[in-house]
Amino acid sequence: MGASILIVDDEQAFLNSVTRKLRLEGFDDLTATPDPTAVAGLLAEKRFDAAILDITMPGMDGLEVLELIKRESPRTECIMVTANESIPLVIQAIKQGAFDYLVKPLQPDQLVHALKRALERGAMLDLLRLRQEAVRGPENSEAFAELTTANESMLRVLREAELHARSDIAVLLTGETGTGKELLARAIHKASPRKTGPFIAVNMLALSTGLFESEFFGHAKGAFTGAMTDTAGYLAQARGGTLFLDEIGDLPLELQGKLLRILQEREFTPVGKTRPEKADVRFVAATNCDLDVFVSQGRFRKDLYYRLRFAALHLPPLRERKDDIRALAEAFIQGSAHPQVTLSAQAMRRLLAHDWPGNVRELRGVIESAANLAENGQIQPEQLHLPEPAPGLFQILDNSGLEPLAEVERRHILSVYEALERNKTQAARVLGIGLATLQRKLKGYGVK
Ligand SMILES: Nc1ncnc2c1ncn2[C@@H]1O[C@H](COP(=O)(O)OP(=O)(O)OP(=O)(O)O)[C@@H](O)[C@H]1O
Repeated sequence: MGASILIVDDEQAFLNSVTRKLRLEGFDDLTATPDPTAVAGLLAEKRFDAAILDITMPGMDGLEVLELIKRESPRTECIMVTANESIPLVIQAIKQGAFDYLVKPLQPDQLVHALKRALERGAMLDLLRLRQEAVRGPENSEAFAELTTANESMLRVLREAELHARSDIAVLLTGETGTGKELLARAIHKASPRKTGPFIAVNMLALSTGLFESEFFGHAKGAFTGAMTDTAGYLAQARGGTLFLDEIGDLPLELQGKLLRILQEREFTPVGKTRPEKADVRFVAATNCDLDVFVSQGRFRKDLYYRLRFAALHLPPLRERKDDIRALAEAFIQGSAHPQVTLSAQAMRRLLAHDWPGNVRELRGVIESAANLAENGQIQPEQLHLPEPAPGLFQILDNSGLEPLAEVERRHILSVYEALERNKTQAARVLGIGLATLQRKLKGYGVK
């Protein structure tokens, strides 16, 4: 599901040409009507992310429609279209909350640009609201279906990812290895208007300095020795879709400059050709490095970092979201060759005790291997091949019965904290959470 767009114009030819153009650009959730009086009914049925409104229409003019939309659906960004640049009307529209205005006849990409900017602004405002709201997962559960999680921080990340997905903004995904960055990049693609286009993943570690241009931009036949045919580069292969730049922190400095230029100019010229082509791709970059540190060490260009940091999402390590372990383990069993296998309670406890330096990828490997070994249909702790947990820490889980998770967590945290003579640093390490998280939780329990 991409952005939902409403188009209202009494000129049927205009409606047809706008709908055609927007469909070509990947917007497939379009509602077009020549009748402005139908808008109230449409608003009652569905929420629109953006609306394109003709200012002068018989029956009910565009300003009245704008007023109605801003009253009934204030988050819908409106773009006004006018046949003549009537300044007072335009000023009035902007005062009433319109995002932009365009004068007919429209230049080919003008409307698409305005629409994308409007959607970007809508998404940013939604993000600001989201940060103040209670956590909700993504609305488009289909696009995010492969990501198993019920963890609060993760749900927030997925919802933010969904909001960014609607625009063409470049997204930066950070997180330790195996936390699901590539999976999330694919979900962003599926939740974007580009979902029917290709998803191309490129590992920056595998790029060779001398071949960057040829690999990214493609080349013409005969451009250099061995160039036997015209060859499309990654930018052309990903046209209309998403280009996933994995391990961006490992891109050599000189190539970072070249990448920045593509991001800024959105154009490239294949090696051996003269005419530039449009870079019609959405970039999603990922790294498990700390780019702040890399920038301060001069290993990563500040300008490129700032360009990417605007829409940055961090995937927490699995040891900070142990509440996801059971659901993930069950999902991996379901997807394995032995979907009927179950997890014994002791095996589950062993999974919870482990720190998971390889994160979800490690958990997946452990579960798939154990499912093969579970001869009696149930996975036992020894089949997980994980190190023995420190003794004593799990007694509290044994006695937990059917208590709410928050209460079990509270008692577990406090027992570890007391057992370690209130040493916060050690307790945070044993619990596998950050020191700041532990301090916040202790404060919430009223404990110093
Ligand atoms: N939330 C999740 N739900 C289900 N599977 C997941 C989840 N997160 C990660 N995985 C699985 O874990 C494995 C690693 O995920 P992925 O390749 O997306 O991680 P990554 O962060 O990109 O790793 P790296 O930094 O090493 O490239 C994959 O098999 C993926 O399907």
